[in-house]
Amino acid sequence: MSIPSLEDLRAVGAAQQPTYPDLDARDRAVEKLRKMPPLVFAGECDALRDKMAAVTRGEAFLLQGGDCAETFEGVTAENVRNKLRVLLSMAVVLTYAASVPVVKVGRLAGQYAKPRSSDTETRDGVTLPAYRGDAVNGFDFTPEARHPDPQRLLDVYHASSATLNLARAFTTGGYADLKQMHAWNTDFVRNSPVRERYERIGDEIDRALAFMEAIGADPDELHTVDFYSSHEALVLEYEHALTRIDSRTDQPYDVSGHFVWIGERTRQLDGAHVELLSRIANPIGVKLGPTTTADDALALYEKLNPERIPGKITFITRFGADKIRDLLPTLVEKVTAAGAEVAWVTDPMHGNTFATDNGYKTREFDAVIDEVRGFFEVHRALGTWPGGMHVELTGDDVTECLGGGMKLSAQDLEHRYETLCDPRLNRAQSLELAFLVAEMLAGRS
Ligand SMILES: O=C[C@H](O)[C@H](O)COP(=O)(O)O
Ligand SMILES: C=C(OP(=O)(O)O)C(=O)O
Repeated sequence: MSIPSLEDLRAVGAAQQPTYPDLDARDRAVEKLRKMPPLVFAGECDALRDKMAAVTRGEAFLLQGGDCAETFEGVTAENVRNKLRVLLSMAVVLTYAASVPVVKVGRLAGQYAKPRSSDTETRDGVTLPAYRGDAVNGFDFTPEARHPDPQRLLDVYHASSATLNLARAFTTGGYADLKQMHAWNTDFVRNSPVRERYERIGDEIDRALAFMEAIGADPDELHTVDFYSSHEALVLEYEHALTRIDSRTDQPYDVSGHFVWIGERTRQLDGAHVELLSRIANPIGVKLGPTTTADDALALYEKLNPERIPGKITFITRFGADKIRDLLPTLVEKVTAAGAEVAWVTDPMHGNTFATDNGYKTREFDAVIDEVRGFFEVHRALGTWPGGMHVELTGDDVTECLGGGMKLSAQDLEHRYETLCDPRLNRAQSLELAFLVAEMLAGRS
């Protein structure tokens, strides 16, 4: 497989790209990026692809989550640790309560570019370019900040590198040890509705660990976890500069992250994103919204995985709670009947967004749960495997989504509304989601 040139890709046409005013500065940034070492290794991408093949076969469950939009300011040890601990906690709940291996993938170390509904934003009669993520421009509503700056692509590289370094240290250096499970959440479980359930699982795991220690069993899996990075492959300059030929296999890999996905707004079959990602060997996700037909999905599958490599393709459906039960069955039935083997994953966030009267973009926890429930119902009815969930969440106690055990109301949103784009589940809501999904996975609800 060869890598198309950036010029050829641009000629194909790419949606949702920044308009850089200074093309020389853009080209200089790309040239610098091309010289940077890989952020992830091709062999790690292969290992994740093998795990995704297990998800496809119904032998594992994918937990993919993290910020809607990472920020450069958010690259701190505390912030990365908080995101990891919520993902690790959720993974333990899912693994323990449903006895299913969980593949752990962060929306992290690269999730800096956002597709937007509109190119511009207007406030009090002033119109400026929309914020497209720290990879492109700044959030402040000033002409200077909103100016697309290609130097930011290099900043993305360094921020991702620092985040991955921390994630590797946390997940292999002792923090992810199962014996730490209580410690991950001591500060929050005390006043959270999920406290008791989490502590109970923690106690049961402690007893199981003590038993294993007594019989002399001490596998590495108890002390470290395999953790992978993912992001939307959106800005062509960045993803192309980090697409490299692997010396072992002679195949191109996008070494900006282990798993990259194509968004709902950039999945045009003849578009540049599909073209570039059709050349790489990484495991790939494609977001599928409610207008997706089975023919669309099959054409994407054929283009992105002509060799039918197991674990290569994940379809992430984001239909909305009110549509999933009507639209998902036909899609899954036809794709399955055509012999396309994919991992089916639900994104219960992006089809359930709305604005409150007091002006916050939000999501109802109940709608999120309802979409996941619909996803399980449809797959159970068809005999296919509900392979995982893709969720916008944070390890912090923010107030961005409504409801959940703490019953956040529209008035509560102003307390800690910190996302720069879409609303995320907070730590307690994320853990509640994990408990509910564990019950669905175990067939108890
Ligand atoms: O995260 C997804 C998209 O970037 C986001 O939903 C777009 O939001 P917008 O409709 O406010 O542009
Ligand atoms: C933009 C996103 O989702 P979608 O492409 O499904 O709208 C996202 O997950 O950040």
